[in-house]
Amino acid sequence: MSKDPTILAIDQGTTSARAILFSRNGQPLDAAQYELPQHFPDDGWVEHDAEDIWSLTLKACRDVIARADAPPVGIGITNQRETVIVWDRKSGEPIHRAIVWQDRRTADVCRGLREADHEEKVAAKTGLVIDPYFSATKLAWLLDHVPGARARAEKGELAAGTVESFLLWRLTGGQVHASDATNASRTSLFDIHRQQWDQELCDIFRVPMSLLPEVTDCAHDFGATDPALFGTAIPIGGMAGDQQAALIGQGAFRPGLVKSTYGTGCFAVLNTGSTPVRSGHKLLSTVGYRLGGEVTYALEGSIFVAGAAIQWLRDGMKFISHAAESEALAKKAMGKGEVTFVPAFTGLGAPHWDAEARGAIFGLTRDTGPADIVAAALEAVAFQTAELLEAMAADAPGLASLRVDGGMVANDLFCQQLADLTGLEVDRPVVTETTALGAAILAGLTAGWFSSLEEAEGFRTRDRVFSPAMDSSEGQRRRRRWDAAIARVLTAPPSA
Ligand SMILES: Nc1ncnc2c1ncn2[C@@H]1O[C@H](COP(=O)(O)OP(=O)(O)O)[C@@H](O)[C@H]1O
Ligand SMILES: O=P(O)(O)OC[C@H](O)CO
Repeated sequence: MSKDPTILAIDQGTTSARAILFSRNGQPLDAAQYELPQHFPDDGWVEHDAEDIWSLTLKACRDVIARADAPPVGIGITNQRETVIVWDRKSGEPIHRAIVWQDRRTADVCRGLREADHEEKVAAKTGLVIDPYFSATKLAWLLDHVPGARARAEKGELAAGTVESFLLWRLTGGQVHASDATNASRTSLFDIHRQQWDQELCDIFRVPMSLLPEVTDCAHDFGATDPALFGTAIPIGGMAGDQQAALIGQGAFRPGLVKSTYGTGCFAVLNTGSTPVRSGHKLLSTVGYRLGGEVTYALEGSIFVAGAAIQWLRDGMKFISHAAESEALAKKAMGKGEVTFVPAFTGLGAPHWDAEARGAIFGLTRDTGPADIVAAALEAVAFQTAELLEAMAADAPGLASLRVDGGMVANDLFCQQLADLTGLEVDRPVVTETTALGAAILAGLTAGWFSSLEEAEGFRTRDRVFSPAMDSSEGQRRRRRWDAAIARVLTAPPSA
């Protein structure tokens, strides 16, 4: 183990809590990971126990710190975004389980807000569409459904935030209630142009502004950990939502560079520079990162189910015992390619935004088996990425290649399908823990390891590039099959 200074990145994802120790030149030295239990209390509902989020994160950090020769000089936090927690300011106790980004329970409320013509105002200020995906309606749901919560919130007894803000509160022993601009930009309550919470949005979504954390840059002195946790106080210097952290970890610091992360969902994020681009194709305009008060904006396409489809094939269908087996099994079906799987378990995200759509499998015959369905699941994630990138290219032409990361890109077959169905070169780095790396780079900036992000550009080294190899008529034939399947699951006709 290294005696050189290190930074600990906390990556609290949808399916796990991870802690990864990084060297000064961006190399992962050690890691610990714990799977996070998922709760599905009703149709389309997804919850996490906030105490699990905390205890598993703490356990992962303690494992790594205990094995290190010296405590890390800083901590960077990155996290599943939009997921909301409300807790008591005095006791620190959550008032309910966290409502997860995938949760659709507020679909009706969102429809009502769209019908009340709030869509344009919300999009102009936040860059987002009105959808249950974002935090605001989940937060209002908690205030309305946990007995006494709204009254306690009005009295100032409660605090709210997304996962990074809850972790920061716990790590600092209840001293700091803060978030960063990337996470704030996913709530629907934050004006991405003025970089502040917005009263009109808080009124529309019925969320008291006093519940919300202070919003800062991504590289910032967030305070230090309670010495009781790790035996010493460690400064917390970096914070970003996981997809934005991956943009940094992928070294996508220039406008035009795009990365796509394949974890539970898939999130393609394009750096658009210092001016927000308003999408004409239902992509999100969001904060890429904020440093020294200067915002770098991004366009994002979000797909709710990517690796989660593989998890379902493992845990629900029992077709495989490990996600990695999907590659060998799908190869057995290659070439047949007539089964189409639309994994819209929790509705469809960009560019369709249909919260009520549900999944479907088309083209089943007597000889369809697990291999065909697994192959169709991998292909579906590639098709959905193709839809996102087409929307992105229409908003911001000139995409050259796609930098990929996340659990699914260990699958070579999937990466090749991505190249074939998007027509872009798919560029996979050696270190695919880019999310954690991004958080470490931000904490490294605060620790004075570098003076600008660009100094960390060399941290990314290429593992392999997958080039498009599919015959274009075959690609078009498959795409028509996908488009027809999507048309059949949409609950409302596509709008412009
Ligand atoms: N070899 C593989 N092929 C396909 N999917 C995989 C493979 N390995 C992992 N996955 C999927 O990747 C996801 C885990 O990726 P990860 O980046 O850890 O997710 P998250 O950050 O959302 O918790 C799981 O949903 C899993 O099914
Ligand atoms: O936990 P992940 O990696 O699936 O990412 C979740 C996203 O942040 C949701 O917006």
